[in-house]
Amino acid sequence: MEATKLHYKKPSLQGTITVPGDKSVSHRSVMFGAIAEGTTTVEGFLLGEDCLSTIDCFRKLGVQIDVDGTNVTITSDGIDAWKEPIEVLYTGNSGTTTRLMLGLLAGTKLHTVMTGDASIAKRPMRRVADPLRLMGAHITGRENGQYTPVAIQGKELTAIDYTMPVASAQVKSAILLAGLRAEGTTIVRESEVSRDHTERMLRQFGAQIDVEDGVVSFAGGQKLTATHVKVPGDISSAAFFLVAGAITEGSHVILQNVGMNPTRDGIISVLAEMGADIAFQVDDELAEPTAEVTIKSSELKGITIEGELIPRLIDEIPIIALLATQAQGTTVIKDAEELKVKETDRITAVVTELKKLGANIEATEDGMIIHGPTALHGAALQSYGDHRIGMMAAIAALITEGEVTVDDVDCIAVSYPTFFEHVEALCKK
Ligand SMILES: O=C(O)C1=C[C@@H](OP(=O)(O)O)[C@@H](O)[C@H](O)C1
Ligand SMILES: C=C(OP(=O)(O)O)C(=O)O
Repeated sequence: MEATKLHYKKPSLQGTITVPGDKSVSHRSVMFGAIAEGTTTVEGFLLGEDCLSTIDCFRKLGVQIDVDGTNVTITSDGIDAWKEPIEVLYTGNSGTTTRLMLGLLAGTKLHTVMTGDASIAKRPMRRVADPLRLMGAHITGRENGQYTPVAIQGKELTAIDYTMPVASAQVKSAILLAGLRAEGTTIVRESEVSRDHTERMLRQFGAQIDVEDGVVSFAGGQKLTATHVKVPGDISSAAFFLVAGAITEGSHVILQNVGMNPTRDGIISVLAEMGADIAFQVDDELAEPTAEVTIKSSELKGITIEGELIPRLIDEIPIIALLATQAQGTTVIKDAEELKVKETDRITAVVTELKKLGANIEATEDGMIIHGPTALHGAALQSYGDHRIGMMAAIAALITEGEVTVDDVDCIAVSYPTFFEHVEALCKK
């Protein structure tokens, strides 16, 4: 693949963009629509490759899914009507699809096999397979179910009371989705709260689920009722332009329809604490809150990012690292070892690539330390096939003196297919 040249000559960003649909909510809308009997309609669906993988898997299970722009209709006769697929379910680059489907398929009557791309083949699945096995699931895969391809023979399941060893919404959601089919009440205990889209959407589809002090309780055997889902814009996508607006001189950017779920809004807290000029008003009326967010460039200062904040911004750490290179003083990111098991090892990838641009950054066991501000220069960067590293590289190119090249930017379509259109729209004004 030929590297893409990015030479923006330090623009100031001006204008308004509407952030595309949230990836986590889009995946779940298809899954819940496939479980519920009847027709579920989804508005604002993300047409990213990961969500298209989810649609493809459910079509192979015999669920009817129609896509008309960002409107998606899912028509299902319920989970018991899913068909045993003759083909392997291909989950592409999507950890969310693979892990949540493990939970869903564990309690069906079906035999299924799932596999994904080279990155998925390296991502740990035992974190999901182990609790599911405690519920009675039959899952096999490479290294005792740790790696894809995985095979699932559906079984009758029993509820468990599970204390989460890592803060992971994928693990929590897989257990809850299996819990839907299990005998008894499933309990998941979190010491740090991870994104709660599954809990919110279960309620939206008419289920009863209790959440108190990090303990989620969910009685099995509940029926879901088909409904209409309005997908908020993805704050993880918005984050790239929030940071771009904050670090490019003279910028004034408005982002519409930004999802502001309190379990996802860590980037807003970080920008505010660093001294960014940011303003918004949250609309709380819907299942998922949203806001129009305005950001202007300003002086920034280094901070420490750790603890319960980490799950609220886990996917934003690559772009936060770039932000920190432009802040006065030291930024320390701790408690983020989960970054090592994302699409690539994001601690190594971020530190290696930002160093090539001249950043003063070092890796630690559970994060990174960045000293700023540093003027960045051009370099030949790698995305490692990881959409978030690719977008971090492209936003960095907005402030570098000299050209940045990136080996593979096509991977950005995993979560943000219109990313470069939005870069251009904001640079043009
Ligand atoms: O549940 C979800 O939709 C997601 C949960 C997070 O992963 P973990 O559960 O592994 O933390 C996040 O990084 C991923 O992009 C999406
Ligand atoms: C980690 C991510 O997604 P997934 O786990 O679904 O591949 C991401 O989008 O940054």
